[in-house]
Amino acid sequence: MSHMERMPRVRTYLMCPPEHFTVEYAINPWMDTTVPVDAALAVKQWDLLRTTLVDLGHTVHVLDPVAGLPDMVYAANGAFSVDGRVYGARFRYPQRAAEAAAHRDFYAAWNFVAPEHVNEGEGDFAYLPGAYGGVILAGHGFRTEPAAHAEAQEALGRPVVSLRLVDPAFYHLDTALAALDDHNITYYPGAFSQSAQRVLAQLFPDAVLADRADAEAFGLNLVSDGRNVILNTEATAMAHKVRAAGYEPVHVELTELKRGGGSVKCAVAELRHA
Ligand SMILES: CN(C)C(=N)NCCC[C@H](N)C(=O)O
Repeated sequence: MSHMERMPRVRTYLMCPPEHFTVEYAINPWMDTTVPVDAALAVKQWDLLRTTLVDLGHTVHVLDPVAGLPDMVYAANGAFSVDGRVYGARFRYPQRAAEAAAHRDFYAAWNFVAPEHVNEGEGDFAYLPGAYGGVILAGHGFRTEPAAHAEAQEALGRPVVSLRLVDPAFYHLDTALAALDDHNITYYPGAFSQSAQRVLAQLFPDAVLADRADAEAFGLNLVSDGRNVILNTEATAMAHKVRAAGYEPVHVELTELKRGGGSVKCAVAELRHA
């Protein structure tokens, strides 16, 4: 299959090192408190992800980790920004609640909207600037409340397409769907309700479809700059799929972060300035 050359767009990201990473509570089906985490390996793998993004030409800001907040490494969950406006997070579980304030402080110079409704930032929101004039895809069912979708639309002034997640293994939108570039997505249909599947098929007829094995390998929990698709080393089949669609897969090993129920995308928030 031949494709026009995919052009990367330079991005700005926010990450938080897993200096205090542990699995000491279980709030998703991937977390097993009986299996110890290798914290030093987690930091090493995280840093390789950071340098991979920098080496591709992107800017990565680093948020100071806070002791006692072991999930803070999943920086994507702390807020959602579009064109200089930020919709803050409000976490579902008390164990993560204090992360929201650390993110809010980071966005002091931005136009920040504090949320009333539970939502977990880019865990459940994705933005496609080139589709339908700029559209937000939003997940609900496990973490983010549907009311937060309407709140995000008011805060960010972009249409929000609400999608119901139905499989607890894929509890955030970003475990089951990712933007590959400004226009197109990849997703695992089985993670969504029948109606949400119809909506996605209607809006994105050229989407790259993934299967359950891809999603279980966290292959959809990827970060793409429009050309380079960064995904974890376990996601080999997904790498073939994105390559066949004309993108360049870039693998990073993130075995430790999977123990907390996340991978590449969870660890990287995109900062979308105006
Ligand atoms: C891809 N995913 C799911 C994320 N965006 N975030 C990971 C959050 C993991 C954390 N232990 C939790 O359960 O909240």
